[in-house]
Amino acid sequence: MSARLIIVGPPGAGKGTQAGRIADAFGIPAVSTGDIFRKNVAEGTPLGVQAKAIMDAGDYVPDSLTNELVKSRLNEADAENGFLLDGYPRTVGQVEYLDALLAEQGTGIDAVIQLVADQDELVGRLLKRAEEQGRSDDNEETIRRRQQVYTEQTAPIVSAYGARGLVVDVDGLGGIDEVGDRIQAALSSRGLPAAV
Ligand SMILES: Nc1ncnc2c1ncn2[C@@H]1O[C@H](COP(=O)(O)OP(=O)(O)O)[C@@H](O)[C@H]1O
Ligand SMILES: [Mg+2]
Repeated sequence: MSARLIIVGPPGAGKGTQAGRIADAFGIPAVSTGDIFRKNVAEGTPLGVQAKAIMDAGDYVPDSLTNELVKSRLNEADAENGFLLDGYPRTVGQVEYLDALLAEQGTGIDAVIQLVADQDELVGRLLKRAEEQGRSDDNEETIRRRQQVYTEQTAPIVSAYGARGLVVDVDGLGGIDEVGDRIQAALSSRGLPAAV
C-alpha cells in the first residue's frame, strides 16, 4: 500500500534496522540520508568529500546539500507511491523544504514514527556498532556530540509534526521483532496496516 513515512529517534535508536522492515512491509524504498552520505564518502564523490569532515565531527551536513540529495532521490520512479525517510528531515529548514516538495506533488506525510529510547542506554549500543561496522562517527566523543545536535535540532521537528497529529511514539528498547511488532500495532491503529 502507498505510504509516506518518516522514522525519527536519537542516534542508535534502531532507525535503520526498523526502516528496512517497514519499507519491505509496505513495498516502498527506505531512504537513509546517512547511508547516501556514507556511500558518497566511500566512493570519494565531490559530495562525499564535502560531507566527510562534518560527519566525523557529528555535525549536520548543510541543508542546501541534503535537501537537493533528497529531492533527486524522491524523484526516482520507485518512490512514486511512497517512501520511508530515515535521517531526514532533521532540521526545521528540512521540514519546510520537504513540505514544499510534497505539496508540489499534491501529497503529504502519513505518519512520523518516533523511536523513543534513553540516550545513555544508546551510547553502549553505538559503541558496540562501532566494533562491528567501524563507522568513523561512532566514538564516544562524536556520539555525545550527535546526541546533543539531535536534542537541539531534531527534537523540535518532532514537535512540529506532533502539532499536525502525525507522530506515533514507539518504545525503541527491546528486541528487533518486539520493536517491529510495536511499530506494526502503532501504524495499524492509524489506518496503515502492514506486516512489519
Ligand atoms: N538530514 C540530514 N541533515 C544533515 N546531516 C545529515 C542528515 N542525515 C545524515 N546526516 C549526516 O550523516 C551523519 C550520520 O547520519 P545517520 O547515519 O542517519 O546517523 P544515525 O542513524 O546514527 O543517527 C549525521 O551525523 C550527519 O553528519
Ligand atoms: Mg542510522
